[in-house]
Amino acid sequence: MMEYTPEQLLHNPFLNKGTAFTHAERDQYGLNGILPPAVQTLEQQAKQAYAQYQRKATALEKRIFLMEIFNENHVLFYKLFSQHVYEFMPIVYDPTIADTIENYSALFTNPQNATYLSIDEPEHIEEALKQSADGRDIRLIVVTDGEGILGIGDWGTQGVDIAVGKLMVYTAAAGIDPSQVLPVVLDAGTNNQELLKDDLYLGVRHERIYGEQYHHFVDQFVDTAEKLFPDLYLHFEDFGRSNAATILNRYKEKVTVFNDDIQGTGIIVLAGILGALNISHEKIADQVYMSFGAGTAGAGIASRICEEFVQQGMSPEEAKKHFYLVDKQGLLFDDMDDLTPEQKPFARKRSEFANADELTSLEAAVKAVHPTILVGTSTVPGTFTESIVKEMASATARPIIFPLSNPTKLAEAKAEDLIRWTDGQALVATGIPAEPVEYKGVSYEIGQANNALVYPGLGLGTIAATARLLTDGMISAAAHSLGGIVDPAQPGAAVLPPVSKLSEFSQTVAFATAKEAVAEKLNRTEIKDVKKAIDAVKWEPEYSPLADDVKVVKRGE
Ligand SMILES: NC(=O)c1ccc[n+]([C@@H]2O[C@H](COP(=O)([O-])OP(=O)(O)OC[C@H]3O[C@@H](n4cnc5c(N)ncnc54)[C@H](O)[C@@H]3O)[C@@H](O)[C@H]2O)c1
Ligand SMILES: O=C(O)C[C@H](O)C(=O)O
Ligand SMILES: [Mn+2]
Repeated sequence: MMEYTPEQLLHNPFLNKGTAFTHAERDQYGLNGILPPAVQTLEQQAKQAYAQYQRKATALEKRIFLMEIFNENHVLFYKLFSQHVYEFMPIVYDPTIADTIENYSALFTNPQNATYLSIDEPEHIEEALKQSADGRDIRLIVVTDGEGILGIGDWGTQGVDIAVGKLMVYTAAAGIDPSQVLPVVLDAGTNNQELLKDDLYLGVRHERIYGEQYHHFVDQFVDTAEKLFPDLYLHFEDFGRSNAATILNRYKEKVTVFNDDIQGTGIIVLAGILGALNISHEKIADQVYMSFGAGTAGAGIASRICEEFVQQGMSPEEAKKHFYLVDKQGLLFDDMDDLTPEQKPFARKRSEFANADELTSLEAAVKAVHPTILVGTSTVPGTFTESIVKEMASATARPIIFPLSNPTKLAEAKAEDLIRWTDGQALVATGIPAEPVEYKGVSYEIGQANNALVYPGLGLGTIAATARLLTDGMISAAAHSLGGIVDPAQPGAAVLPPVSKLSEFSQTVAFATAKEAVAEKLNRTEIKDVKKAIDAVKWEPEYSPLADDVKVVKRGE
């Protein structure tokens, strides 16, 4: 039984309906006279809020306004979000979320039901998770340690906003029940000197801790979360390059974990490449892949694409020969002593090139290799230059070029330039939303290769299937499920389905994922009908009667 006063009820975003509390509810819960007299519908509330939203001058003001709604009333927030998915995605999520992360402490008004865990006080982990869950049945956690936020680096505790934002997209896109989620930040310190010097900084004020103490802290969090919430799907976001893959590998065979930057990005890029090949009528086996920036995302994507070559019949040794990674050092060679474990399988031999020692830039590497696919996850803006792109286009009819670094200010190229420089031949997807490019009478739709197009459906499918693990098979099924939505024969067709259809195809992704989980016998409960299992966990932003265990105690009673 949960007890509230009428006043507390109005400030509980999971229960509050504001002016939509009916007369009967106002009588029952003591709300008469502490709300304006008129009773509104959800539609009226949404219309009024949207009108106010439109009056906000900047993207940041719009986001702050929407967060105020979220803090007060989840149903209203998600009703609005679902009515305006395309318009709100760049406001609630990337790129505007980057501004709120950089200014989180200064802008702070409300913890938004997040859990803040400090490496200095691991003894509070259990209590903090219990208190923020507040008796709710948590099925999904998005956790970050803030070290590698998008491409903007280390933001310590302020990174919690990426966990909050990713969860909002889960609900808006796939219908994950917002009362079953928890955003968590693991604050292990920060190396961001600006934050350490900032009086307003709300995080732990010391350098970031690595190594044994850090991993012990992560272990304690995972163990406690798994104990408290046995049906948990645990999503890791924006960990640093030295920890992200290590953490995923540590847990992926034991519990249901997902790393969005490694696996989510791998799925969306594979889907984008399959979409591009559908347009160009080329085979994957003929592609030569180059990654610019071979960190968490870059190496994760390469590994997913390489798996696809293998799945389509190539031997792993042969498949690897199609891959070239370029990072700060230039083209990565196997004699380098600073390669990450994830880069090593793709490092090349110097003997393959007459001028190996000169391949220290992207330009030199592109000239030497002539990739057919170029994916940017480098965090370095403007690095896909006109001369590099033209060099690539000189050797392949339909170059596949995905500048994926986020947010907008970090993208390796603009879609519009890529289309112009290649005379409309490039098959482009970007990390952030891009307007269609008008060029020589054709409107080129630009796909958004952002993991947000897949992680909501993947999560919904995995949760609905009660899957014990998230496997490569499920990941591959999710990637393949995005095909067939775009008409590849349309001039200027996008390589990925449009964000405006996000809610629809999230169901497609969920179905493919859940079906594979059941086929692999990973479900913890019996599932006869996958579609029904998904529908059963789906949440819609509609008001319903408050649960029987919600008890409102009026003052003086
Ligand atoms: N579109 C998406 O869905 C998506 C998903 C994940 C990451 N990303 C973006 O990809 C970028 C990288 O993210 P990450 O998590 O992999 O970060 P990361 O820090 O793990 O990797 C970045 C890599 O780029 C390399 N790099 C830095 N400067 C370079 C330079 N001058 N030349 C070549 N390489 C250089 C780094 O050494 C590192 O290996 C970010 O901007 C992020 O927003 C996009
Ligand atoms: O957050 C995003 O927009 C995608 C991705 O996870 C990233 O880190 O850039
Ligand atoms: Mn990310």
